[in-house]
Amino acid sequence: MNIEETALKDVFAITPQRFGDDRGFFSETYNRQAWADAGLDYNFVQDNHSKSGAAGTVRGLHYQSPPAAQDKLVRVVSGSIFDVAVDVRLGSPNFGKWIAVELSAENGKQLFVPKGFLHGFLTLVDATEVVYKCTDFYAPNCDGAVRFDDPSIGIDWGWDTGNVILSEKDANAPSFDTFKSPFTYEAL
Ligand SMILES: Cc1cn([C@H]2C[C@H](O)[C@@H](COP(=O)(O)OP(=O)(O)O[C@H]3O[C@@H](C)C(=O)[C@@H](O)[C@H]3O)O2)c(=O)[nH]c1=O
Repeated sequence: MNIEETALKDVFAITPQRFGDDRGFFSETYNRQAWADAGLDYNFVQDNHSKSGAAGTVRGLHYQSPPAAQDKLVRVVSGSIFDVAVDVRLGSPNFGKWIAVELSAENGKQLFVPKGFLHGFLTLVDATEVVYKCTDFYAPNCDGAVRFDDPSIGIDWGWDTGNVILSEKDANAPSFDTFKSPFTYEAL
């Protein structure tokens, strides 16, 4: 497994090894021991799977507040996404900054998005399926969203943001200026 740092501290891109043969490939997409050996010890308790029918679908920017905050390990099993994390830890030197990584079924890349970050993605092709592991359970009362195209975050989605498919919740998500972050930054 190859672990790459991103421009945002604590967000990692991970590429598990693939063993190719005449049939295709085999890959361990998550191995708790290998993660622990790399100094990453997380207790993932829920796996999610979403399918978006059309390219240009945005899901995000989402978070769950403490005590149900989630670390997430995101990957794509069909199609591709522009996957985004935004640091919203109060006191972080990167507060309000974002990074994006293209994850696809083909490249097998994964993005680790820890607690304290907003997470969202744009599907780049039709019928894209995203699966991700979370370290806490879904808690609707702790669920929150911030507008994906908020100018004060300024994510360059590489897409006409006036022409995306959104859930009603995401279409009505609050602006970043009105968002009161429930997360604080603890430098290691
Ligand atoms: C996230 C979630 C949703 N649901 C239900 C609630 C709702 O009826 C339906 C669809 O939920 P949503 O519209 O919130 O789904 P979606 O917009 O795909 O939400 C997801 O977006 C990505 C970017 C994330 O990072 C995830 O953590 C999650 O917030 O599924 C669960 O039962 N369990 C869950 O863990």
